Amino acid sequence: MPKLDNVKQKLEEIKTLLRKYEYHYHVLDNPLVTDSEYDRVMNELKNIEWQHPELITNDSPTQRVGAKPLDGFAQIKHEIPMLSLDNAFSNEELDGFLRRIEDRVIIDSSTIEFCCEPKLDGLAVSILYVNGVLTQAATRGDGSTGEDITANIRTIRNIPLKLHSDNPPARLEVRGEVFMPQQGFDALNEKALAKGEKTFANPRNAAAGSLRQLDPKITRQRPLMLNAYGIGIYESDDELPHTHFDRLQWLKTLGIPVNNEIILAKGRDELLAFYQSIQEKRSSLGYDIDGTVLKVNDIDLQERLGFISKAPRWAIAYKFPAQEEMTILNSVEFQVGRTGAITPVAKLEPVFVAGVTVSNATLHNGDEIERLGVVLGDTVIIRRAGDVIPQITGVVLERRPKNAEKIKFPTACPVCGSAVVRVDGEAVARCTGGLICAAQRKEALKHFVSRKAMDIDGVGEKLIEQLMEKELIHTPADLFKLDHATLVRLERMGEKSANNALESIDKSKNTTLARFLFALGIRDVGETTAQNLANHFGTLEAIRQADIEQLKNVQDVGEVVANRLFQFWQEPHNVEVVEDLIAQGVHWQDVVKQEIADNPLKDKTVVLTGTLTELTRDQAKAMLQQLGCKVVGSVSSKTDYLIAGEKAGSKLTKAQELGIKILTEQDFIQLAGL
Ligand SMILES: NC(=O)c1ccc[n+]([C@@H]2O[C@H](COP(=O)([O-])OP(=O)(O)OC[C@H]3O[C@@H](n4cnc5c(N)ncnc54)[C@H](O)[C@@H]3O)[C@@H](O)[C@H]2O)c1
Ligand SMILES: [Zn+2]
Repeated sequence: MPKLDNVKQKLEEIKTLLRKYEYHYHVLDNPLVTDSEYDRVMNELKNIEWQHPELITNDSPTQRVGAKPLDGFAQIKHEIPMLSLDNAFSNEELDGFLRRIEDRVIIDSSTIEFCCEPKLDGLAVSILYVNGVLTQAATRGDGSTGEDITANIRTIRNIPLKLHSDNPPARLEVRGEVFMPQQGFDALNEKALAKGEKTFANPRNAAAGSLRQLDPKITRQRPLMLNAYGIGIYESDDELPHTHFDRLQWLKTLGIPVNNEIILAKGRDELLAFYQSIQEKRSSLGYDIDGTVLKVNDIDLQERLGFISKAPRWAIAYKFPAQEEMTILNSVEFQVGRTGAITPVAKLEPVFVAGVTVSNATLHNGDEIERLGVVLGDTVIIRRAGDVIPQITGVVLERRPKNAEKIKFPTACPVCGSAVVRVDGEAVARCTGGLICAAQRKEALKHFVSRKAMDIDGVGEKLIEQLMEKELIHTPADLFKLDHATLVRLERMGEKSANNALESIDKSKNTTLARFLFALGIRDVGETTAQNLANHFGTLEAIRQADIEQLKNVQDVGEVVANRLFQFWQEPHNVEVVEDLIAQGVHWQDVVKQEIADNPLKDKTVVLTGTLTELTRDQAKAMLQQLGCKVVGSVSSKTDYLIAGEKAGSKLTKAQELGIKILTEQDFIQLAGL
């Protein structure tokens, strides 16, 4: 029978694949694929087994829960197995569940009361209280044996170490879900990002990874919480309440946290209404849920219904559509924002995620591409939670095609061809052609005419838009080439406003160096910085010729701004526009630099280090500049003086080695004649 052999082989392949997925998910807390993909493969297995029941084995993933515990933890055998839940993904599957109940106990399902609970997305734990004291805790493991996580569970703040009862049961096993609230998850990932560590793909992985730490000190730092949803072992003279709902309420009185969205409902419509309302609340709950759990409330009825292989017949997990799907990264497009920021956008094989088709997702910047380690052709995981825009949260490494190509960040702007520069310490790369780049043109022009820049009040935003649409201006210099005949032809442009515009354009030609610099719209060069630059250098030519060290010598100009200024002049397009502006008659009076009186520090190169006590760093720097010093950041043989404050370190050592004159703060104050 070759056909059956084929089926058998297929079955083995699927089982092996599922076991691998389960191991990575349950044991390593580092899933290889999305839940939706796992569920699809599981369904395939179920279908084959349904057609060939004779091939079902005890060790099939359809018959067993989770995976074997991780080595390194002591093991705990569950006296009562910890099971899984059957799934439903549609109303039809929910109907199937209700029908199976009716068939088994011959009761109209619309009369059966259900306890409706959110399905928390974390991991199942068992916590044993002996005479009211927390004595043991375990993970679910493979359902019959779990890992001993007692020390870790004790660090979770909402779990009582002692039950709130004068007469606690001799033994009580609380079962519930440990999860990580959204806020804590975000904070944890932010911290990891800042430290350059690996982030967690979602709160479930974070919760599982945090709880299953061999060192409880790490678990203690993680924002975990418990919500109880059931009882395992129970030994006491008192009887337990007879419904599931009342048992949860009783747990609450003992100080055990229980989810507060839980309600009772009867009949298909009410069950669906619960599903709907929880789904609507989903993104505002503050923690991740992946569906609802509907449980027959009456314990006697639960017992009559019993269990199938790995799940109770009296409960179902009615899950929400998946928020994570896998798809292929076909290419990356680089978009230029209105401030010149270059954003890589992933072009994806369209995929349906949580109700919408996603074919684009932002990759944010070069750092993010590196962090994800994604390359072209990769299978990536797309997550779309709530109204949040879809994110790429991971790469399915084992599906990486051979000879996959790396993502190349452009060195020239895809819109205008100007150089793309990423300043040290910044995540974002930018186009340096601010004045000519079509993507940035509108912002650049609006800024250029603004009051504190060239102050061209006759040219407003609407006019700029019209002029751009009609391709009458491309760069700020084109403004000065407009004539009366062109302007009056524009919509809503009367004789008077055309004259007005031309007049204010003309008037603006007579400006100041500071205004002109500010008008160029170089990122982070604000009014004050522009003024400082003008005062310091006096002429535009001097600013153009300055190197990064010289630029840093200007008050308020640090590494980043110095780099931006320097890069601005490296881009030929920018130089062209500036020259064009000057050719159109834009002019200013050079700033007359006041002659600095002779003093011992004039024209000297000085480095400041250590903590100053009488002056602030900025005050000292400003004073040195007034005295005609060049203040630089690092000590070299060209340094004339090192002003060393308290706790001076490596710069002081270096200066001593080089035999450079060292001044204390007091020496400096005296020399400066203050
Ligand atoms: N991505 C992967 O590679 C991969 C691999 C294995 C499993 N999985 C995921 O795990 C699922 C199977 O795991 P499972 O067997 O733990 O099933 P499950 O997570 O679908 O359902 C059972 C679990 O639900 C939890 N739960 C949450 N709220 C509950 C409540 N109110 N009442 C009762 N239980 C509640 C419990 O932890 C329980 O163990 C798959 O459907 C898939 O989503 C993914
Ligand atoms: Zn550009």
